[in-house]
Amino acid sequence: MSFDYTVNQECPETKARVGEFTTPHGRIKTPIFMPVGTKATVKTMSPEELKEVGSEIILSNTYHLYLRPGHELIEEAGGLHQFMNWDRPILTDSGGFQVYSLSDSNEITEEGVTFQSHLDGSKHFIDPEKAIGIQNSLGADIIMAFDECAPYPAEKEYVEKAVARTTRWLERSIEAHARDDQALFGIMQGGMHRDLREKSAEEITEFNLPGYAIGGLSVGESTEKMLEVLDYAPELLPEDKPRYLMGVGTPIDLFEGIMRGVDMFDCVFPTRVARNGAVFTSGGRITVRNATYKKDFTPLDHECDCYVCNNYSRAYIRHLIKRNEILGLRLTTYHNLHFMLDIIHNIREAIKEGCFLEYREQFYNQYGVE
Ligand SMILES: CNc1nc2cc3c(cc2[nH]1)N=C(N)NC3
Repeated sequence: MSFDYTVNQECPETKARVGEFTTPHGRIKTPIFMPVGTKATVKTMSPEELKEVGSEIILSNTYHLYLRPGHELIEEAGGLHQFMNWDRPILTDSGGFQVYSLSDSNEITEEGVTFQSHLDGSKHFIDPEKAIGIQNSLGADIIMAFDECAPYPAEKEYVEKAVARTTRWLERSIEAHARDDQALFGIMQGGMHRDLREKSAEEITEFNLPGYAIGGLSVGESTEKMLEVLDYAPELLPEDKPRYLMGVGTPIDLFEGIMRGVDMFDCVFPTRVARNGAVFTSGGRITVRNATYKKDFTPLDHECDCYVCNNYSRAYIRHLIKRNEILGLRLTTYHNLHFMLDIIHNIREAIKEGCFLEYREQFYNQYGVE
């Protein structure tokens, strides 16, 4: 099936653009933020609530689902959409990054990666063929090539070798990809080195894939370093394909990535901090568990019209979070996801109306960004 990404409008002053593409489970408008549903659930949210907050596509993880409950079980259930009752698009990550960042010990060879499960220490082996095979079983609409993501910091020589292996593993991923109803994205590596990013982009775009990701960022580097790479990396990828920045980010990262030409984002940050009582508001981030909010009977965000801000107070949500009540985690997660997806919606409209920079300035002034 044709993925047919189209750029519908560009922003005259920045590299921001709006576009859309088709998947078997629906059309996706870009720029887009993907809530993370690592283990076939966006923690504390039902599919209906995900739709209420505006989620159009969610991310899930090959590494986790392979370990538990197993991709064979999910395939038997009719695939990941059926298993988790989500009928909109899904993107699955290939497990490359998770193996390195989660497993207790791993050995990387040209063949693939041997690792010990972080759950029970059992030994496993994953390679491009297996990573693609698992994603074919899960049935996501967008799947990721199996890459080698260099840690940060790393010697330039190590990063260079990882770039070369990522290209060789991309070739194997393409060879192994057996379903034409799933779009396979390539992943650019290269760490913080412009010459290696250029080399990686040149090599992976040879394969003319439906989309490409920028990998190897948000791996411990400073935001400043990440933005230095984003000042040039997105435009090393084809302008007529979606550009996906993996693992990013905060509300501010969305603005900074989009103005540098990024179209797709995923990040656990908004939902993870929510479970710890940190919520995004138009006036900046607040930690609602703080005593400040003990008798604050106003909504989380005075400018938000979400279900949570229309029905609950900061005092009540603080009480729930302090008591570690499940409803507290649900209300903060619901609001943070609504906040992220509302920004993305407003950015898309601002780009279409040619006022992206004005919207960015207005948001930053209110959010308290210097
Ligand atoms: C949270 N930061 C983050 N950086 C990433 C980088 C990558 C990734 C996932 C990430 N998440 N998945 C890959 N398959 N490769 C690169």
